[in-house]
Amino acid sequence: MAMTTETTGRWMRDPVLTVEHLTMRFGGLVAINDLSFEVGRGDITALIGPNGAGKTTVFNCVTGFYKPTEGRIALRRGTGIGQDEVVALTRTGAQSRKVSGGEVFLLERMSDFRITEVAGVARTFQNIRLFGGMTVFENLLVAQHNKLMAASGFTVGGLLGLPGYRRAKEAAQDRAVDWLKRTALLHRADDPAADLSYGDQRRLEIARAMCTDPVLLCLDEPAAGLNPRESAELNTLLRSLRDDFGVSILLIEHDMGVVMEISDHVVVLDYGTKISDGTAHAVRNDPRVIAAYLGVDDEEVEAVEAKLDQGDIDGAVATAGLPGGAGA
Ligand SMILES: Nc1ncnc2c1ncn2[C@@H]1O[C@H](COP(=O)(O)OP(=O)(O)OP(=O)(O)O)[C@@H](O)[C@H]1O
Repeated sequence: MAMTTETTGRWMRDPVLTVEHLTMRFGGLVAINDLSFEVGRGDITALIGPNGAGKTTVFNCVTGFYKPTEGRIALRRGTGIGQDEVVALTRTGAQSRKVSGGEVFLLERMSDFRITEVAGVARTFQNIRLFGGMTVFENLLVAQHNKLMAASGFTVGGLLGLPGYRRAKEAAQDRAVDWLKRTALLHRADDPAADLSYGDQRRLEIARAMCTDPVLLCLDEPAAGLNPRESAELNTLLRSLRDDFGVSILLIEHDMGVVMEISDHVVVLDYGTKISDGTAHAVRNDPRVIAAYLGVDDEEVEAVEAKLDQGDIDGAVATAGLPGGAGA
């Protein structure tokens, strides 16, 4: 059956991340099966799919928590870097390569630490992972610890005396204050992170990730547990990260309201396989996606797919038991 795949989006013209033929097996279980997709530079890209579809596994492969069984995950910092540069880097066996216009990284060859520090990929987790006993401000300084240690020359003398370290420390503090303002948390700066409301903790996690100056920000269910007001604030924050900072965002999200409202591009997984890929509008009108989300039983899925194979979209939607036009 033909899958909805648009070929004109920014993700095709200027990808910051290219995932090719990614497979992840856990013993006999194939969690991700030959998955390929792109994340456009400056886009908000949503990775969606039913529970157990493999979304978090994709995140874990991109951010180096898992080593993929197979596949290539290329990150391009800078613009105008062609696929030929990715191919050339693959041949060398190296992790990265400086090219005209920027640098290319093969994330499947890198440790999680280097993916964050060197390639510039930051992430948040499904379960909030802040230092609850530290203050809000301290959480943002800790995020910049590695930069500060590098500025100290990794010596106590450096920590005490080097002007470079002092400058780096001031810059880290300024950056922390800046992100507290942008996330409306400045008034909570000296409170323990654990005292914040759930919505504030989610924003603090994003502020912490942004303190590392990422090119790609991976957010695992940022709207989970948020009330409608907090969810609307999150949408505004994510749009501002994209529009004001040019950060590319890849998010996993179950809240379809958030996904449809802010995503430039949506990739849909089901049982570790991509079933749809396009704009939010195209994906939400794709009966195959609707069938997967409705959780229709196997017989019905086959009937829906048979209709789709015949090009009978209306018949497929009706067979899936959907009222009227899909996505209306
Ligand atoms: N470390 C692991 N060891 C074994 N199986 C795993 C591991 N991590 C994930 N899986 C399995 O891989 C499949 C995909 O899981 P994953 O958590 O990626 O799905 P998901 O789409 O993120 O689900 P959810 O929306 O419920 O978070 C599941 O069957 C899961 O049990």
